[in-house]
Amino acid sequence: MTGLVLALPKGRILKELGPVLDGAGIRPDVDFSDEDSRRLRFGTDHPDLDVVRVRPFDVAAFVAHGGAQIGVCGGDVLMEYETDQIYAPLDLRIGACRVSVAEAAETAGRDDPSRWSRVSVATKYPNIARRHFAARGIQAEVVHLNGAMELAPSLGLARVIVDLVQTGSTLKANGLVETEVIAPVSSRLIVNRTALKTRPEEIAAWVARFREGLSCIA
Ligand SMILES: Nc1ncnc2c1ncn2[C@@H]1O[C@H](COP(=O)(O)OP(=O)(O)OP(=O)(O)O)[C@@H](O)[C@H]1O
Ligand SMILES: O=P(O)(O)OC[C@H]1O[C@H](OP(=O)(O)OP(=O)(O)O)[C@H](O)[C@@H]1O
Repeated sequence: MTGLVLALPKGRILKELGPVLDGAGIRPDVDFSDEDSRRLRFGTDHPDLDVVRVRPFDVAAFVAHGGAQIGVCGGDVLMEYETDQIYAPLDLRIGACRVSVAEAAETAGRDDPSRWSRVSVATKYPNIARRHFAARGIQAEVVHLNGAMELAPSLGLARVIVDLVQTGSTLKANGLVETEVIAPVSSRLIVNRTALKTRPEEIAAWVARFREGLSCIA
């Protein structure tokens, strides 16, 4: 049988992942946290485990489609991706933030959101935004952006934004206030459901290694 592939998100989460990977006893054959390197696939000190480094949203796609059997991704990505092909057995307690609704300080509180029937929303999370407002009987008209959502209210693209908030400094620097927390976010170890059925021992062993590694860090 071929080895397993572990999909890791480049960027912010990868920077926090070092101690978690150390704890799980995974050492890459070269420094894959060096984002200047053009390589995307790396070997590890385990001949049966390779690592691929992809964009955060694409970790969910690689694991859901079985290209990678295990991965690490933010809870925000899982909420947005909406698939039953991914099982998320372990909270890695890194990448902590929240997904929230925010709007311009001048418009916040001007009217009662419970009376809205529709609202324009700028976000890179259209599914989360639609679900959140639909649960309140509000139709979300989504403007899908990939970044800089904070500009949308002042430039007339949308009344509110749905985005990640950690310290709140990005909102503040752009004249916005957080009006509702949709969900807390942290990074998860994720597993392809089919691989879990077809290769249960290998997958369970890796989940256990990550779990034990985490308990050493805590
Ligand atoms: N401010 C934050 N604090 C903590 N974790 C965050 C924060 N922003 C993003 N994250 C986590 O990191 C992930 C995104 O990482 P990063 O910001 O490196 O990627 P990105 O720039 O959004 O992705 P892409 O390059 O695909 O546009 C999110 O899915 C979330 O889980
Ligand atoms: O509350 P704060 O601590 O200010 O963090 C929130 C910011 O962090 C994330 O952006 P990121 O830095 O990942 O930039 P990007 O979305 O443009 O990639 C998010 O989209 C917010 O803009």
